[in-house]
Amino acid sequence: MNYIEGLNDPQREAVLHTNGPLMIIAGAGSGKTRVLTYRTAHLIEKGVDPFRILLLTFTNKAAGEMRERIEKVVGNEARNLWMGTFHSVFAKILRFECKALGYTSDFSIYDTDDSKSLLRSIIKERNLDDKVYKVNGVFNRISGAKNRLIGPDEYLNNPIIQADDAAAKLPEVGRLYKMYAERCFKANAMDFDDLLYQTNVLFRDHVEILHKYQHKFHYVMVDEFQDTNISQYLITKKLSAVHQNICVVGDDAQSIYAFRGADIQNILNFEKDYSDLTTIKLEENYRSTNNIVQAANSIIARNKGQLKKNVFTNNEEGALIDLIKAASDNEEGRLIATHIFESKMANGLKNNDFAILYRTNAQSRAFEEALRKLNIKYRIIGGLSFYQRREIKDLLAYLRFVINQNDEEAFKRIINLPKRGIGDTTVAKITVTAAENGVSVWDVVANINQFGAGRLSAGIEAFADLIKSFKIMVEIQEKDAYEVASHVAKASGILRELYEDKTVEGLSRYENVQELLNAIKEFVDSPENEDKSISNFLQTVSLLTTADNEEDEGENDRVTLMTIHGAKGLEFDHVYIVGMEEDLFPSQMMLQSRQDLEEERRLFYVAITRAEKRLMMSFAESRYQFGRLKACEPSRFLDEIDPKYLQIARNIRRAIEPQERPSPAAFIRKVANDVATKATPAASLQSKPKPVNAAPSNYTPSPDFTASDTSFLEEGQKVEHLKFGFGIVKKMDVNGNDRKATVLFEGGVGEKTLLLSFAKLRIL
Ligand SMILES: Nc1ncnc2c1ncn2[C@@H]1O[C@H](COP(=O)(O)OP(=O)(O)OP(=O)(O)O)[C@@H](O)[C@H]1O
Ligand SMILES: [Mg+2]
Repeated sequence: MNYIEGLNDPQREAVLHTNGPLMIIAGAGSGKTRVLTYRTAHLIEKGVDPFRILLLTFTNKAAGEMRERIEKVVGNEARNLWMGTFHSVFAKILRFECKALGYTSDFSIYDTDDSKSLLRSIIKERNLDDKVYKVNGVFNRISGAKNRLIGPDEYLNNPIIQADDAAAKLPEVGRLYKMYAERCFKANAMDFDDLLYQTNVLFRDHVEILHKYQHKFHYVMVDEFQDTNISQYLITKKLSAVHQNICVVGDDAQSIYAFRGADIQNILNFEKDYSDLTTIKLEENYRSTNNIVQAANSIIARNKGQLKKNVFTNNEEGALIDLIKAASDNEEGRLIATHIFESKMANGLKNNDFAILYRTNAQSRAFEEALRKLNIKYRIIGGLSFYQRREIKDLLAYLRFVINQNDEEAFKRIINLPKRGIGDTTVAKITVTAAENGVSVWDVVANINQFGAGRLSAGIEAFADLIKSFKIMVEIQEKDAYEVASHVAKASGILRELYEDKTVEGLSRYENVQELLNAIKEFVDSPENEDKSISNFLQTVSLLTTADNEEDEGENDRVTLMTIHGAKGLEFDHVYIVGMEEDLFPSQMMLQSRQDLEEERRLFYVAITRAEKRLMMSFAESRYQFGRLKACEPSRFLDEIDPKYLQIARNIRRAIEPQERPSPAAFIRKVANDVATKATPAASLQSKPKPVNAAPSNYTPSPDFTASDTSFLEEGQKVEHLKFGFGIVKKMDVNGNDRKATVLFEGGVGEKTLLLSFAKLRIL
């Protein structure tokens, strides 16, 4: 494949410029990521050993996609590249090197929940008022300090920080930070921020280790450079200090993580830090239509502090941006889902061509419901992911504790799970005893009698024996991740407890644990994972970024739902930016200062520039927020788009039920009529959907209604549905995981086709 031909002049220059520092700061869609991909392929083609190339990306998924493209050019060698997010790459390096810092290589990685739970205990132990010392606030202060590379001692000794904490009436934060750091260390655990902080400490205090990696990596590349924080910047700077072959690409107009410590100064520092820097500009946008590019330019021009750049495209003019108004958040969901349905029908599009982008995860619900009603498949990226569910975290905590018995947060999660009569007081006693004696919780648990807790010992001894037996599997028998996990799930009693819980939630939790075991099996079976141990699996899981979280349910043609933050770097043919309302977007939290508002505007710029062909924006006149119905005002950002790029959406018909759908031909005629009589958006609100889903009047749900397992549902089976009442299965349609039942319901309801993964049916 001749990759050089698919590049314009400045892109080619960037790919061929392999030696010396290089910076590309260019607008969205101008091929920055493409340049990094081909530059890497080019280096390998030129004979550079892929083990010597380090490529840092925004998500692990982005790294995976780039790796696939590189593989098309250079073949299997692409597997040997060091690629991934900062967190995942440096977690890997820390596994090798952390002995120098006093950790052992099976350290745990605390997620945000673990960190906050630990902080909560410490705040309590110090008898501080948790209404003043709110966990989130304390956590953010500590995280901010770590990202600025300020350790606990320095924090306590820095008069400016101390004055700042005193002014915030939180003078104890420094001491909390110190205790928190000590407890993490004792638990042989690092939190997310530590993965970068400790890497910096490692490279600062252990020159021989730094040298090793400086000589290892001949080439260092960073995508989305505008969103690196100082801690990440220093790591890359140190690593490339010997060879000076560092290439960074980014767009200051897309810097959207300042709230997490990302620093746009890094771009300016870069020019200062590398005197022989080559800078390349990319100005042609290949992604979007001219209307979209111009609308995006008109928005970002309002920000004061931007580096000047000219973004243009040779792509077609394209459609105007549609603006859609809805009466409520639920109606917004219905209108968008219907719009997707109609676009698919009229233009023969796939679900994959569409993305719905929102400011906050909570907005997804209305869209999920509406898409389900129209039988449109979707995937949610981010949000409460699979790995954040309670039952999943429970089993993972067991596995973590088997690997690392110092892991206090894992311990707290599992000591009384399933219930073994060990209450909070006992747990507190164990942690306090451990702290007082300077030993780990495991030391106390494994020797409970020596610590004089005789009366407590029965349940605890059983727990200790259980963990010991798991340890033997891992350490002596060297079982793989799947063998260990499925044994732990059974022997711990987690599976049995969920199995015995016959509620709908219990059932789905049981299925989730099974699903986790499936995922572990897949991990073990994959030839890409040489290390099949449970600790390697745990590490992979703990490093999934929110933007990597995706529930893959087999079928791949799905509408994507995600936050704008997560969508950075991605592109879709049709994009809906929803919830364009004051206080939602821009977010109420980001209206404190001009810098904040400019960051929100950059986020808006990121959202617009994800669209290739069509862009739609919507807002609701009212929505539920914090349990109350609230009137909403359209976002100021809508006023900021030059009106010549906008059009008020054609009348979007009411959401129709699948069985009422017209034939494609009739539908296209209807759309043509609609466009001819282009209605104002307000008119689209006047036709309220008529309730076609009413239950028969003589039906009252059975008092003991619980949904059944429908995996063996057959034609002829009698069923009950909470809304439609009683019926009989007429037809089953099985298409992979997608199983549908056509049910004839009594009382004039008639036939309904139900997707079994959603429908809650009781088998009679
Ligand atoms: N020279 C080119 N010829 C054809 N297509 C191109 C060219 N350069 C880039 N593209 C295409 O344009 C789209 C945008 O490219 P890419 O994602 O690399 O841009 P980017 O600058 O990284 O965008 P973002 O700022 O959103 O991360 C991709 O679909 C890419 O394949
Ligand atoms: Mg990119």
